[in-house]
Amino acid sequence: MKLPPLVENYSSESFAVPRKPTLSKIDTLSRHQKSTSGYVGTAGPGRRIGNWIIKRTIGSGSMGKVKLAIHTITGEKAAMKMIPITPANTKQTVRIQREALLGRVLRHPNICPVVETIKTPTCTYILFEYIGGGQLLEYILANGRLDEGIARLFMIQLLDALRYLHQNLIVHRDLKIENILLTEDLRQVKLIDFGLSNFYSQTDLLQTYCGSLYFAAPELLDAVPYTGPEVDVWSLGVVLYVMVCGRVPFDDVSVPMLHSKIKSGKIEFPSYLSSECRVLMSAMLNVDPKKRIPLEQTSRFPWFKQSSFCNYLSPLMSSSFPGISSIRSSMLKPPFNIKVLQLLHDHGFSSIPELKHELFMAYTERKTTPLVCLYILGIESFAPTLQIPKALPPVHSRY
Ligand SMILES: Nc1ncnc2c1ncn2[C@@H]1O[C@H](COP(=O)(O)OP(=O)(O)OP(=O)(O)O)[C@@H](O)[C@H]1O
Repeated sequence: MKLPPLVENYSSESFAVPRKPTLSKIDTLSRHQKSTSGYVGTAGPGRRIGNWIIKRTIGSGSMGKVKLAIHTITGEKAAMKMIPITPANTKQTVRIQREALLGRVLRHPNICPVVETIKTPTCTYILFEYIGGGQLLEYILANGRLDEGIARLFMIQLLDALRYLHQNLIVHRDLKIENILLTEDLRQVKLIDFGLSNFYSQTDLLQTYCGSLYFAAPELLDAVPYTGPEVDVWSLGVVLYVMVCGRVPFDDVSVPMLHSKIKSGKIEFPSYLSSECRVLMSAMLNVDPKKRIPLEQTSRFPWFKQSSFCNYLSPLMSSSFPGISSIRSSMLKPPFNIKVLQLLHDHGFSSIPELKHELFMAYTERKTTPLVCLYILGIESFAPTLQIPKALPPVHSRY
């Protein structure tokens, strides 16, 4: 596959002319991943679902195939996931509901939103905004590793997306290079696949291991309970390594050997990497989760200071973190918004009276719980003048 260069008008940190595709260890990325669970809907090309016409397959994952869909009236493109309703498969049901709800309420320029969810008696269809530039993985496979300047700008975008999630008590937990898509102009990255996301708290630790082994933090391999954000930091460290090296930092054909390499945390840095980049990756890929750099401190690293875009990171990172700001928490007051309560209920949450009760308790006790965050995100997403955070500068901008 031949993709155009990532940037045209790129100044001081000039992007190298795209290299020829290189065979690297990144080709082995799918080796240890879960096999497809075989759901795939049978909706063939040309079939109509609601106002959408189904076209070709554009991707696939453990949840099945993803199809391109075109809106019959607006001509808008969407990426459609089709999930048959099987009463027995509750894990999958939770995953779909979570992905549909988060895609519906999260509003961030580097997070792919859900545009519509359609339910039929047999199938749930989730339509995501179509991201036209393909997987970042494919880009790297076709063009080789990224120049550090480009990787830095993508990192700024990804850090900001994670900051937004973590502030809302959400951890992605499946952050990997395949879950990062490029926009059609190849200037922005967007995070997809929130099916494994979860809510975290400092007191109730998470236990489930999920996601891709290559990107999994070492503590997950020992089934050590974890808070949440720190596992996303590790995965983002692996993503950074893949971006600037064109291969994964830990690899082996044998799963036990791969485990021990990840747990050792020994990273081989190619000589072409800047020392600033190595320092950042070492901090993000610290095997001890307590010593691993917290997300909000990453912007202090000299590697980011090499770009004037780091100014975008500092204020974002210094805002009350984790947890929601007092302005946003003031949105939690009775009477509660019925549309948002209905949305939560439709996505697997308890009954509306129970939701009201839980929110009222949080309101009187001034507690920030995952439900409070979702409720506030829901209010923001219904707001007539939706406050979508300003997009960070696209990578072609001069700086
Ligand atoms: N919004 C989108 N725009 C364009 N392509 C998309 C979009 N969402 C998904 N795809 C394509 O479909 C592929 C699979 O999507 P996704 O990772 O969300 O599926 P999944 O079944 O949840 O996968 P996983 O195995 O990672 O859990 C992506 O890698 C991408 O190529």
